[in-house]
Amino acid sequence: MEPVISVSDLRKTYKKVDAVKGINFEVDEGEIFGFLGPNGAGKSTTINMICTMLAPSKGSIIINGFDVKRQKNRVRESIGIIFQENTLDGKLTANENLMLHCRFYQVPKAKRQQRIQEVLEIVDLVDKRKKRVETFSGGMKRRLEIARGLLHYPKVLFLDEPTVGLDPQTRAHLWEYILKLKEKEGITMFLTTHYLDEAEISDRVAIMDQGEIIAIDTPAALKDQLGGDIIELSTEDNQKALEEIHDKIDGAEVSLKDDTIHLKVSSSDAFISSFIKTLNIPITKLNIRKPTLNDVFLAFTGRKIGESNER
Ligand SMILES: Nc1ncnc2c1ncn2[C@@H]1O[C@H](COP(=O)(O)OP(=O)(O)OP(=O)(O)O)[C@@H](O)[C@H]1O
Repeated sequence: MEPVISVSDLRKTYKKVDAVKGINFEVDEGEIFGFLGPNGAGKSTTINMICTMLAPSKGSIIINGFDVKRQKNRVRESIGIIFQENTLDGKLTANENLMLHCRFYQVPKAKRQQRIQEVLEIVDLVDKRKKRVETFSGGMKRRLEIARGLLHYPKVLFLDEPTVGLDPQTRAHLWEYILKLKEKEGITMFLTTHYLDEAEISDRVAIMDQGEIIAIDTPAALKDQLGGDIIELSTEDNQKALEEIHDKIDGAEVSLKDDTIHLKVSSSDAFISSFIKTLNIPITKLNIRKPTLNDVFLAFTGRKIGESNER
């Protein structure tokens, strides 16, 4: 099967900045593809090039078989984009907003009402069809934007921080809709988010840093690469504890971040009892867990997500 998105040797150089340094990746049909990276990594530049909004300095991008450089309009017709900012017209009703978009994308007149009904059903807003958008909650607006992004039957939907600014419950609901979309319509989704627990929903994740893709795999495989367990502890004197760990304890990767010592070990079962006996500084907090995508991100980029990478 041909990939839905195929990016080869893609580069973008702004005057002095190599924002994207020759990246290669493919996205398969029906995949949820998570695109992560610290601030300034080059994500927006990459997405803007894929969505035809920015010309690459070099390289090629093929979407749904169309070349982004030579077939801009065909590419645009086959993708949907949900931006971070609300771009709905509050004075218009949900139906009117969607109708505008139908006209813009030349959805055939005879099909418009039926298609609007279909997309409103997907996001559970059928009964709000005639209500003005300015009366909607943040979550409803985001759902309506997703509905609008779907109107012209796009094969790929770009979701840029789709849940930013929403409360946890609304965020959870929105993910249900996104998963429903994947199942019912088989749409490929290209997703950016700063919430790494949400990125777990992705079939595959790419991590970008300093203009390069530094990791790309399923969330499970990326976490497996880290292996073992993570022990987090605080002590009465973390600096002293760190020195003791360095002097006396083998078989752990150690780091200190935000008043917590992190130990990466191959198996906490074998490690923990001798560790506690060996350490002379009293422990005030202890937690043992499996790696998460946050740990993957930290291991690959050296930063927590949201921390800057500006040069
Ligand atoms: N129009 C521009 N002119 C010059 N430099 C730019 C321009 N746009 C982005 N850059 C630089 O290119 C690099 C990549 O920026 P980009 O916005 O793609 O990163 P990002 O990963 O999307 O970051 P964020 O998560 O903060 O949105 C940064 O160093 C940025 O300062």
